Amino acid sequence: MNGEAASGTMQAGASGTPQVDEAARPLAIQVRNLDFYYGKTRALHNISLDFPERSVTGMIGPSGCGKSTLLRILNRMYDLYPGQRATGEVLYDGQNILAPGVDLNLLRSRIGMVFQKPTPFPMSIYDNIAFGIRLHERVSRSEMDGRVEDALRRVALWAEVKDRLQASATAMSGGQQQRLCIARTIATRPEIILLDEPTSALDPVSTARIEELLDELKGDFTIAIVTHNMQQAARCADQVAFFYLGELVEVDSTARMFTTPRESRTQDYITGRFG
Ligand SMILES: Nc1ncnc2c1ncn2[C@@H]1O[C@H](COP(=O)(O)OP(=O)(O)OP(=O)(O)O)[C@@H](O)[C@H]1O
Repeated sequence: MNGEAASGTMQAGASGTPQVDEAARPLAIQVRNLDFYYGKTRALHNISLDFPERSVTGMIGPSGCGKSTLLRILNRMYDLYPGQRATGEVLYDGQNILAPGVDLNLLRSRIGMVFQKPTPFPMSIYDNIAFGIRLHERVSRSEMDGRVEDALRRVALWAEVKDRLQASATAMSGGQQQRLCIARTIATRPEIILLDEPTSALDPVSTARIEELLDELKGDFTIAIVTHNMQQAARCADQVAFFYLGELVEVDSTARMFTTPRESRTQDYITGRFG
């Protein structure tokens, strides 16, 4: 977006497979010297973190370390709660989104969010997708049909639901509901998708489908995912950030993070010594 880095370069990984060098990608979001407070309690301490474009950033760390807090800052979700406050900068599209005067509806249509528990609206499958599009755009019925189909195809749900688009979304399985929530998010064509433990309520088969989906979606979207599951971070993420007690301990490519972390706290966490 801001073109700070040159476009992605390819280099050979340890296995000889070409890997994209995350450090060389343009940046979708830059977090700079970010502090966050719940009332008087400081939950994040001086976080600086880059989110490279069209790649997956995994955020890991023990419970309460601030992963979800950071995710909720990235689309100003915390603004919905009085007493919560962020200082520092989150640069997106050349703008500090923490500054006053930011159009939050627009921001949240550019930076979408998927939660831990699937949260379909109590309406039809079709309307779940159409709802967000109608909020931001005027589209004809036939265009809407196409957008709904497109979103459902992207999450590999189309074949399963095309004959029951008017059925209630709440009657779908948990895994289907979560894919619907991802479809709903991408239907408004955001640039960034934030996912807060999106598979923790799902069975292994549904989890695998979501992980495959993320791999496909990162061709078009920048993805940030909070996960407790180290294998998931290793499978899905291009870079991984490890948080501890509200601090960012280290961030690195996934391969380096899981083989040669620089910090002993990271090593202890990923080898299961705590957390
Ligand atoms: N609404 C809130 N009010 C006050 N403190 C909060 C609130 N939400 C979170 N916190 C505190 O902020 C810190 C970070 O919480 P956060 O939920 O971001 O952690 P997390 O790493 O996502 O944890 P988990 O993995 O358990 O979801 C914790 O100390 C938590 O107790």
